[in-house]
Amino acid sequence: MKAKIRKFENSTLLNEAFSQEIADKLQAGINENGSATLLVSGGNTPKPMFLMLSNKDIEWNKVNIALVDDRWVELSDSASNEAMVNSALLINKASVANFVGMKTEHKDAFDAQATVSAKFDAFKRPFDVVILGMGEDGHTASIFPCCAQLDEALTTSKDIMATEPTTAPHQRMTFTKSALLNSKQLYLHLVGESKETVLLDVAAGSDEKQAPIRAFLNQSVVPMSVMLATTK
Ligand SMILES: O=C(O)[C@H](O)[C@@H](O)[C@H](O)[C@H](O)COP(=O)(O)O
Repeated sequence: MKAKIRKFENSTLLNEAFSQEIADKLQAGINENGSATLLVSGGNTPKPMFLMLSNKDIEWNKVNIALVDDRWVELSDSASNEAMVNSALLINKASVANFVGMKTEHKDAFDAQATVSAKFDAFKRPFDVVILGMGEDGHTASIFPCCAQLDEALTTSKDIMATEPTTAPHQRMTFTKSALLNSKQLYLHLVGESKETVLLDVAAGSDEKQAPIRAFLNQSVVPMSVMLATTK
């Protein structure tokens, strides 16, 4: 595994250091290019870190934010990552950031791919900061091991595509491997003993199709840190 593991005593210490580091990188991107881009993951792990990040004193009005993936559900659905970002990150000082969500009016995610992709045309590449999560099956973003679109998500040069996992609910929209690797800094945010166990398992092998997170952990094009805490 080429990524660097940074293990913290507990998740509060992790989130304090992590939120400060992200804020510093975003402000450095703004100082250099006039704006910065942050891609975040959904799920449960990021919420407490988002709260800390939302209070950081940076030029949030010059920050573009997107999700690395979302479930194809209405914003009123508790599974919506966009709704979670609205309530957990786009608050406090970060409320003036420019967030672009994935969900459109299209009923079927596969019909929306081109429209969603165009929404991110204005986001400068490389992205300044990309934060990934990992499921216990080794998936990341919405690139799932058991999914008909897996090969395409790992090989396409398109930035965005729809996926339909067989092991998790909902159609999804996700940034692809090549899009996520077009970044200056990658992070994997992991909290809990079970996540550490999966990480060690994943680190012991090399098949990206079995555990898509390996596509990021095993590359050396973009620096990657695993921010890990086993206790809350
Ligand atoms: O939409 C999603 O489901 C995510 O973006 C996904 O890739 C997530 O990061 C992992 O499943 C970890 O989720 P938890 O943080 O809830 O364990």
